[in-house]
Amino acid sequence: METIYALSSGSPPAGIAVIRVSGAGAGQALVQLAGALPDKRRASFRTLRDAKGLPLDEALVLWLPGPHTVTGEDIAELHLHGGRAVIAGVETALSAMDGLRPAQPGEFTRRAFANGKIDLAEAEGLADLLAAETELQRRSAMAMVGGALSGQVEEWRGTVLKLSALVEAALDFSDEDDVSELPEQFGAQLGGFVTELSDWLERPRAEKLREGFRVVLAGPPNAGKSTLFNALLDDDAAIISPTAGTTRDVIERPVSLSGIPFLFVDTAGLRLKSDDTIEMIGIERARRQTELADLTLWLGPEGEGPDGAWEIDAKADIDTSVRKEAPKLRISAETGEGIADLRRKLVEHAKMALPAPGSVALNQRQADLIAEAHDALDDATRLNDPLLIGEQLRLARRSFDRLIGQTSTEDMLDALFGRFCIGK
Ligand SMILES: Nc1nc2c(ncn2[C@@H]2O[C@H](COP(=O)(O)OP(=O)(O)OP(=O)(O)O)[C@@H](O)[C@H]2O)c(=O)[nH]1
Ligand SMILES: [K+]
Ligand SMILES: [Mg+2]
Repeated sequence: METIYALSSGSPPAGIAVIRVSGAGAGQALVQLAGALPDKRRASFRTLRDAKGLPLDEALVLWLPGPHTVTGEDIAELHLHGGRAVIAGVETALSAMDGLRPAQPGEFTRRAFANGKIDLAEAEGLADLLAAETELQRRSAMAMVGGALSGQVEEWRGTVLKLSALVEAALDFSDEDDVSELPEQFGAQLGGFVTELSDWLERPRAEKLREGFRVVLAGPPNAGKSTLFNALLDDDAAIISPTAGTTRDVIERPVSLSGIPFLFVDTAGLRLKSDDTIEMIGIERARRQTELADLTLWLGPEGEGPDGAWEIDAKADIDTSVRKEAPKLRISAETGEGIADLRRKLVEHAKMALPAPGSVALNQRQADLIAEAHDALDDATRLNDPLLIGEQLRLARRSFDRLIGQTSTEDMLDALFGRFCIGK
């Protein structure tokens, strides 16, 4: 396998830049740059030189022989001064060496997976961890990287094996004319297993965590949607004006409130008729948004918003005499009244719909495979023939194997590791 290298730290210029080299040629590359192999697993200060012997940089270098490394291969790490020309110089020197080439996105992690250092669920967690922008996303990804799901899947595989052993035993003891019998506890164990899997499938999903809890602001023109949108974001994201029909397109902004990922969506005012075709398109888009919403904040007449919407009296500083009886959340973006309270309520509400802090959230791929295993086992509960039950157990086992990547396809791996940046 070729030896790969890449800048693994952030974009230059920066205080330091870390170039990682992984593969059988890493040691030789280090010898060529630094003159000799330094002590293993210790930071050493060296002058790096190009093929002509001219100095490239003074660097801290690490020599990490495999297989006890993150990729499972020999690794050299070069901690350089983080200037563009320094990095370019070292990269040029590396590229000139035999058998070395730049790494593709996620290739270090892919090698870690190929060498059994991490399983597929852990690699997916790592991708999520690198993408995490909120505390809740980070904690969930950490659980996945730490093997929380992998451990659970191991346990499930163990349960399948135990059940399979009972089936095998029943088959062994049956003679040809006799109907083989499964022990009494088999049905209960299988039933409990099916319930456990369906509980897992009910949990909030990773995609929701990644996209954020979607809050759509909707209502008639000039209700104050954009003003509230800006107030919630604490940013002048949307244009506000006294003219009805100011907002025409859908405006989406991600934001973290108390560590919870939200996606706030401002929409065009909903009115039944407009002579303006562009505005009408905006209104249609706004309607669709309320269907996609996890929660709609309805800034319109009572009872006219979509089901489950929170009704908001958005200009609580005016007209209070008319609307004070309305059971609405009283908000005024003008005076700030009720904004902090609304934020708090939103956070409490979203927490219920998102994965609990530090808990594992299944992504679509993982959920699909658990659903497959669930269905196979659920079918088994309705069967009597141990041979057929054994077959269903095998199907479930295969789904669990695929979940942690014991069997995986190249396409799937390309898609996963392509999510990583270069150098990871
Ligand atoms: N007094 C008062 N005025 C408000 C408040 N919120 C918004 N307004 C005013 O109401 C007018 C309309 O506000 P927008 O936020 O543009 O309303 P909108 O619902 O986004 O309007 P469209 O995008 O046109 O549908 C503006 O002149 C705002 O200054 C409020 O809490 N109090
Ligand atoms: K307006
Ligand atoms: Mg608006």
